[in-house]
Amino acid sequence: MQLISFLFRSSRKLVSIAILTGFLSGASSAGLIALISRALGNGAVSQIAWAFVGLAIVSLITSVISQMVLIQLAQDAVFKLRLQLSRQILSSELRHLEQLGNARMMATLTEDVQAVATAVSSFPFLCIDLATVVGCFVYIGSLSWVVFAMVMGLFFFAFATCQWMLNQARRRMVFAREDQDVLFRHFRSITDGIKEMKLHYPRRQVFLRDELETASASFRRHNIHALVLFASAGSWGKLIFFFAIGFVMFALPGIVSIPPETLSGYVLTFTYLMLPLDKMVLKLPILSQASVSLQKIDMLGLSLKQKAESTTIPSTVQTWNRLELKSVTHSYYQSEDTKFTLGTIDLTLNAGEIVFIVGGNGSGKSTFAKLLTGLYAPETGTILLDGEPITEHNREWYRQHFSTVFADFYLFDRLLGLDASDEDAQRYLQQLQLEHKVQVVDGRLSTTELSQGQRKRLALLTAYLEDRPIYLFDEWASDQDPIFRELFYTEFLPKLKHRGKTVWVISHDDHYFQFSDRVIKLDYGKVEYDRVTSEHP
Ligand SMILES: Nc1ncnc2c1ncn2[C@@H]1O[C@H](COP(=O)(O)OP(=O)(O)OP(=O)(O)O)[C@@H](O)[C@H]1O
Repeated sequence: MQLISFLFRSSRKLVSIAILTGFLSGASSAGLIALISRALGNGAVSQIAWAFVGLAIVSLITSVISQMVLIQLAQDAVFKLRLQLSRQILSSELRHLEQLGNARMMATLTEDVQAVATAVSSFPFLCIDLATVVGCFVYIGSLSWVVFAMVMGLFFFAFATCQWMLNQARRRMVFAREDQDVLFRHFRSITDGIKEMKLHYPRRQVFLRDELETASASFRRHNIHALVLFASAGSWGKLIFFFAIGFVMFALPGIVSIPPETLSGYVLTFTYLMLPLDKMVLKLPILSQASVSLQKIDMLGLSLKQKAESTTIPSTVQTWNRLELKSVTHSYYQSEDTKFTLGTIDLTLNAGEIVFIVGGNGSGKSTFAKLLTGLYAPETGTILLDGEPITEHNREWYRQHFSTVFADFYLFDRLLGLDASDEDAQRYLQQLQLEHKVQVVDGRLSTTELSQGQRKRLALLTAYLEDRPIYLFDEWASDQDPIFRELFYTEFLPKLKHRGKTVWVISHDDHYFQFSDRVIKLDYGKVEYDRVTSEHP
């Protein structure tokens, strides 16, 4: 049902057409069986032959139409789902995404979407099979309503008794899906922690045995249980079905008088029914997995929607003079022991300043940077840009004032969304002494496979090309050699200031503090001091 409503969301009209033609095709197939059975029973073969040809053509054409429409629809729906989820992730609050975790999002974007894609691509065949089954039942009903009532009774008995097993199987599928989130976390440990694993044999062994193997075994166990239950449900259903055939063939003629041609009609129809029923049973796990995945997708979508930010197209970025933080706080809630609160912070930052933000590890500098750049919304208090409070309605616009290189920056291999020519980029590459390593052609970087220090210089190139009023660097110089570090503090920063830019630098390099206009020191989330630098060059 969830799958149908998922497809309906894509296009009600097309789904209705596809289901209708699918049913027509299935009904025609059932009609063919009725004709064959009648042809076996009486002599008007030539008339029946024409009807047979007609029905075969209808069955074929409607089947092709149904499949074509549904394949297109299903792929459209999955395409939309992928884009919608990606958009929702990109427009959700950063803090919320951090709490959800990458593994959870990756599992949904890859595994869940794929499970839905697999199920929806089998949907056209399911419709045709279902229609064939219904058509066959109708034919049985046309032969004798007593037999029809009996078959339906058995059918509902089989369904009711299978329901328990199907519910149990579905529960196991839900558990298996939870295991998948854990597995994705472990896969991340493998890719991100490969060096640490390779260098430490005992760590690798413990990780493989206690973490990966345990999660994989749990995933395997739940999947086996689910699939065995599905198979048992299928076999139980088949057993009842065989019982129905046996009853009709051997017991029923003794109870009521049935002409031999009607009896052969039943047997033929029942035998024909086996194929679509078998195929439907085989699809049960796929459908169940898709419904679990759709639930996961909906849950993620809902949680992302609740924390969605307004993404109004940003108006042009203005020149600014004053940025005020009034009673701003931000807390991380993990547990009472590890709770960290930044603030309360009251500060005014001015345009054109070079401000160094300093403090020990864990003092809150990066958190402060995320608040300043609008990546985190203050928990309490307000940020005002030239007197205008930054709220959820203008935070997207506010963020467009910043070019940043965070400590955990990401390097795109294309100059995405930048209004800069290859020549501009090449000029900056020369300044950053990377022109022999990297070329920019059609806005694409020839490589990003560089040393960490060189990668940071490439991130700086992107920040330069963004050309925004405020620059924020989170420990940019920490990976640079002494010469480049010196260049950064003594040339790059003053040049930016000279171009009218504001520069905020998170730094531990205290012997370069003289190149700042102001130093703000944080300690345990509080501003310890906020000093205008006296020795300004
Ligand atoms: N994503 C997060 N979830 C929960 N707690 C966090 C998160 N990021 C940081 N913290 C907590 O907030 C505190 C401040 O972290 P923050 O990264 O702002 O410090 P920092 O001054 O930049 O440190 P460093 O100099 O080591 O980079 C830390 O004690 C940390 O435990």
